[in-house]
Amino acid sequence: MAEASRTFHTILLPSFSHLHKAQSPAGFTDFPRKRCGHRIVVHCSVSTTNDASRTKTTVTQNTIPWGCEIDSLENASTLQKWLSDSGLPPQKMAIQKVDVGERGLVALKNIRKGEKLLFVPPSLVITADSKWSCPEAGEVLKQCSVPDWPLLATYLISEASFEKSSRWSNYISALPRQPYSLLYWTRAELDRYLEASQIRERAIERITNVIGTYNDLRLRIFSKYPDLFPEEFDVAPYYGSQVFNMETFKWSFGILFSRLVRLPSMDGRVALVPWADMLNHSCEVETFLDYDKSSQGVVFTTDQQYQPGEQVFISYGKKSNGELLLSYGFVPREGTNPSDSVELPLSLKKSDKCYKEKLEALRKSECFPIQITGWPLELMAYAYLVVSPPSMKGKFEEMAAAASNKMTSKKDIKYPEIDEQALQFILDSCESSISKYSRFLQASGSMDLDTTSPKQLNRRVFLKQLAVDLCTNTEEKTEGYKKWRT
Ligand SMILES: C[S@@+](CC[C@H](N)C(=O)[O-])C[C@H]1O[C@@H](n2cnc3c(N)ncnc32)[C@H](O)[C@@H]1O
Repeated sequence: MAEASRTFHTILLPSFSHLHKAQSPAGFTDFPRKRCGHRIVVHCSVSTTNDASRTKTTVTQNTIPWGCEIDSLENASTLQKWLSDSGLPPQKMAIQKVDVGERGLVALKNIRKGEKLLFVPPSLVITADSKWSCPEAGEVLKQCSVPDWPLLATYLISEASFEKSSRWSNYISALPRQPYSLLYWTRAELDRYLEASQIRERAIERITNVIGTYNDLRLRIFSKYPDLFPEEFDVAPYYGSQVFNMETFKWSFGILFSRLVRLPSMDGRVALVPWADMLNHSCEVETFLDYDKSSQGVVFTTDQQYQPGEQVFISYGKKSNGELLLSYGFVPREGTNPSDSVELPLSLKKSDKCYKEKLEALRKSECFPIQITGWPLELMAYAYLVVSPPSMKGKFEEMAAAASNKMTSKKDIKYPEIDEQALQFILDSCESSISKYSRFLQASGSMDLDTTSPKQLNRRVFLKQLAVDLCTNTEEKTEGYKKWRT
């Protein structure tokens, strides 16, 4: 079945699956899809040393032994001190608890519009070329041509396992122990809370990719070099607790999805930028992080002024609410995201007498599945194709080409004789899409909790509220679109 949906383009963070496919050597692409969405609960043992006698307390947990609670300022001042001792110039901002995003950077002084801030030097930036505390482990990964994302995910875990002897220990200690990420949602939670949203499938695909990547690494590399990539710690104080396993990979990918930036002026390199990654997203600003060749540091230029005590924001890119939820685990407040968009699934009807011919026309235009980025020409063209009768066979290819944005000339194709049916088809698609959201929202009852302070809510209520926020926005957008067409 051909499906048309709006495409989302990530600016700061490339889609992992896309990047993985684009860069990975043979052997890194075949993800075992059957394990999709399966939550792996790790049983790990934590030992407590007690004078001469060592007692081993076995606890069941699925958290990792490093990082901190995201809603606390634990380790933040140590991080700030270490950064300034390591070359970060004096800053006009400090890490504080904030209303939006738990911890964030807050202005200490007046900040002008158009001012350059941060200046994080390259020596404090983590890239695929950063030095490993265990150089042999880095060598093995490079020899196996592991792409940047899995390499950085492994690097983070490796450095975390070196604790204080890693140069990044103060940074890692200030990272959230459990980043807000859909990677932490179970399959049952995704099915239940994102039932109405297209994001559910993308989340499942992302989880599958992460699991597949970890399994590939384990099979091809970790199992062959167990001394370099141990599954468990064998030293105090973490005897038996996890090092290179699924749970720690979920953590490191969660960190990458929510903190990795692409630096356009460094040839698009992906990097973790300590300090800069304490900045939260606002839909009201457009400024983003980049490497500044003149000051030789990572900076951003403010596009509004700030007074002391105000939180300073950057933009994570023009992303829909669904995309923000997918990568960063939050949904902006209702109506505040001008870049929000809705996926409208459209499909050919199998009962259509010309189903095969229309499908063939779509294939010829290489738009299978179709991704509509332009609007509304492509959508209208697709609708024309769906509703066109057998007598219009000769036009199928033209319609398919227009639907796939492959037309050489940008002329607005028009078929007045089927205009009404095409519009009705679009409206019906909107109705059916809205009904899914409405059903979910009705079943969820009215909720109006503040998801910007997740720790105050319990997990079930928090996930449900995120889903309600996402669906409310989506329902309103689709409804708005429908009204616009009528
Ligand atoms: C790059 S980090 C920013 C620093 C983060 N607040 C921290 O304490 O580590 C991205 C994460 O911050 C949070 N965040 C960023 N912008 C937000 C916003 N507008 N609303 C709610 N949470 C936000 C999300 O948890 C996201 O995954």
